[in-house]
Amino acid sequence: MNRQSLVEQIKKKKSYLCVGLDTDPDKIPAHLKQRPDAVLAFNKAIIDATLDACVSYKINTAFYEAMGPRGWEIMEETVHYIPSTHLKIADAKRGDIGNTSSQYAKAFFEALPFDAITVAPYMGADSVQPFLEYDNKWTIVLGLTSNKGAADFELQKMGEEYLYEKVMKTVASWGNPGNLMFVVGATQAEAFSAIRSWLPDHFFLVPGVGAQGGSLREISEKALNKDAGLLVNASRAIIYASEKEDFAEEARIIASQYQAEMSNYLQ
Ligand SMILES: O=c1ccn([C@@H]2O[C@H](COP(=O)(O)O)[C@@H](O)[C@H]2O)c(=O)[nH]1
Repeated sequence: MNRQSLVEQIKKKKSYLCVGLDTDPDKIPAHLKQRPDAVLAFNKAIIDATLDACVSYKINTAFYEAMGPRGWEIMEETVHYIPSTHLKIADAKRGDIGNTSSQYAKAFFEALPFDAITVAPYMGADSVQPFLEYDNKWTIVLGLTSNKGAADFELQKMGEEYLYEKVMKTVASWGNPGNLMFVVGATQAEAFSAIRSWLPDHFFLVPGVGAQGGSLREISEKALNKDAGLLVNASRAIIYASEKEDFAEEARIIASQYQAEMSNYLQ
């Protein structure tokens, strides 16, 4: 999915919500748990229920890799189930020497039909470049992450700049706002205005609202741009809104609440 189609979807839906499919088999409602296809059935029900409220789904590959070979199949079946109107993100956080990154890119962009993949940039240009070579695919590079450990490296100063700042500015010169996004955590709201000032056009994938407590209002006020420029992810707050048979309906309600709030900020 290219930038124009993504922006059209955001404007049509009045939403920049990305639903995170971090599906943990232990958290699936009891009535589904006994089924052999429990995780897939859960994902399909969540997708059906939230489709109208969001523009993207983020599949965190760790949850599927942890299930063994069947998990990889479930991930494949899930990504095929998501309609082409929605940006499909593999949250895989890959990145390695060039020829290995090429294989990761092939795995997620060719063997699997993802539109985007998250990439860790710390091995440098040759580790990121293979992902950027694909037309109409997105490389989403970790910038300033939402976790506590962001303080260990990303928020260390290198001279006048934070490490994350140097990384994001350097990586920005390897791609363009049509094929490159950055992860910026909602829990780092105080950094958003500065980041937007030096990256006015890029999309940011923003995890950290919902279960991690980040403020949708604050990041929206600081970083929306003319194309929205934000994809805000919520995983647990939506998919585990209820532990009971009404889980999909409750997921729809929470996703719709995010959409309603976003539509106000998009005015
Ligand atoms: O900095 C980051 C980068 C990635 N994530 C991922 O986003 C979701 C957040 O899930 P919630 O349940 O909404 O907290 C999850 O897949 C993380 O691995 C992040 O949180 N922060």
